[in-house]
Amino acid sequence: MQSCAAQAAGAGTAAFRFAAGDPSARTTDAASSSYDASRSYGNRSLLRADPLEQLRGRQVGAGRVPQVPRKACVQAILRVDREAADRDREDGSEKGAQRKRSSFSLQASSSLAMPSLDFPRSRSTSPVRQKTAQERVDDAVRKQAALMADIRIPPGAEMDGELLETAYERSGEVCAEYAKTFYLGTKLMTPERQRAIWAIYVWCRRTDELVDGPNASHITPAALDRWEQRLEDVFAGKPFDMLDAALTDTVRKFPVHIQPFRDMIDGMRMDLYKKRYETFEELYLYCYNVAGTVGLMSTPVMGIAPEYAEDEDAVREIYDDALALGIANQLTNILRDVGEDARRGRIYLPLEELSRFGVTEQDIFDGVVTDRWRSFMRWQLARARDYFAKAERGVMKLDRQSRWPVYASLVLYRQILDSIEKNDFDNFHKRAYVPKFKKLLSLPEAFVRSQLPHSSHGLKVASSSKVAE
Ligand SMILES: CC(C)=CCC/C(C)=C/CC/C(C)=C/CC/C(C)=C/COP(=O)(O)OP(=O)(O)O
Repeated sequence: MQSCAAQAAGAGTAAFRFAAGDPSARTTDAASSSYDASRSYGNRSLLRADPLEQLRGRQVGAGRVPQVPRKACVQAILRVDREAADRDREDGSEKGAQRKRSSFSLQASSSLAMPSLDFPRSRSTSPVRQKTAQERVDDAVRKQAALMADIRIPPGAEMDGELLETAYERSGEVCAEYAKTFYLGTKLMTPERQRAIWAIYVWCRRTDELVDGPNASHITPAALDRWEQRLEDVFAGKPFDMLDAALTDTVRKFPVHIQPFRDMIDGMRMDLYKKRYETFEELYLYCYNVAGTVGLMSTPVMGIAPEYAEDEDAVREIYDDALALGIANQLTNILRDVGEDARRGRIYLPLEELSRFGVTEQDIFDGVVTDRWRSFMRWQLARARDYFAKAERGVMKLDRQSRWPVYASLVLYRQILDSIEKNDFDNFHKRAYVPKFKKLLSLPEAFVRSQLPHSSHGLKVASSSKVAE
């Protein structure tokens, strides 16, 4: 899965005050002074958090919409408050470490014994047994699936239409700038859905930037707690800034549950501490937190085909499939980026599985493609494809209008696996990618297949790969 933000610290603050309706904060300086600061990070990773500003309690009102300089806005938002981070550290909190990314990653196992959660959870004080990974994931799926049947009573007052328009427009710009292919996919959706997906994407991107952006090393569990409080405010109808306002509007219009959002923040907590994954169960939980959650967040927006929507079990199954797509995407992302991650001292492959194939951590750092590595990779690719196959079945149960964009994104991301194979499994030095012409060619094919009746699709899926045992 495998991003809006003000470019400099000052610009971030200005953008926030701006969004909160403070015209004095309107300054083109915000955009220009921030420019240099952003350069060192290139064009991406510009999101900043301002948890302190958030705690000061400013929130978007329904007032006039200030004319925010587009550039400042596209880059707007999260500024990590160094003071706050320093204070947290003085309080004894640990400093965050760079993580593997992902803007926003099943069944791999029905027997998911709980990986002991070896990252501190700053919120939880409960002495009761920790839930297993599967229980945690099931819990979120159940909550989200149950919401489909709910009639939601929108919290808070109606939002100002002009402000909302601007907020969605900004969300689309962020999406277009940070996730071009994904943005293209959203262009295939109905306008309402498209805007909602942008709003969700932007929240995910900002969340991810907290631990993967330029200020990542200053992020502490306390900062993530503040971000989570802000999330609660979004769902309570009290957005803090423009982009939050778009999300507040989205979660009023679509039956989206807060749990997957909370879980994604948990994934960021995990990433602050974890550099190795002992078992697939541990990795699965991580993939759920950072990408499977996106499947749960987006499905209520995509909509479920009417013939399944009333059937509780079918809805539940569709959510499992949505989750599978997130997991498949994240696994693909991990397999593609093995070399890049290793250069940052990170390994997102289960150590237990590596050792089963006779591959050591050092082999990964050395980046030598051996037969053992090829066998290991073949096995990993098969598992990722199994997740894609499960997701494929779910796509066909979505609302007809949503099938094409989702299916197209599935097909495009899955092709990365083929590319890894074509590179003879050298994911240490070669980055697997799908050439543009191939991406374009996939779109009409995805359209045709996404419109086929469900049963004919199932036949094709049944012949897909099987995880090697
Ligand atoms: C299948 C059914 C029933 C519903 C669909 C539900 C959906 C839309 C699921 C998609 C989940 C998703 C998009 C997860 C994101 C996972 C991921 C690894 C994204 C990669 O993001 P980037 O890191 O920006 O990607 P690149 O590094 O490849 O640019």
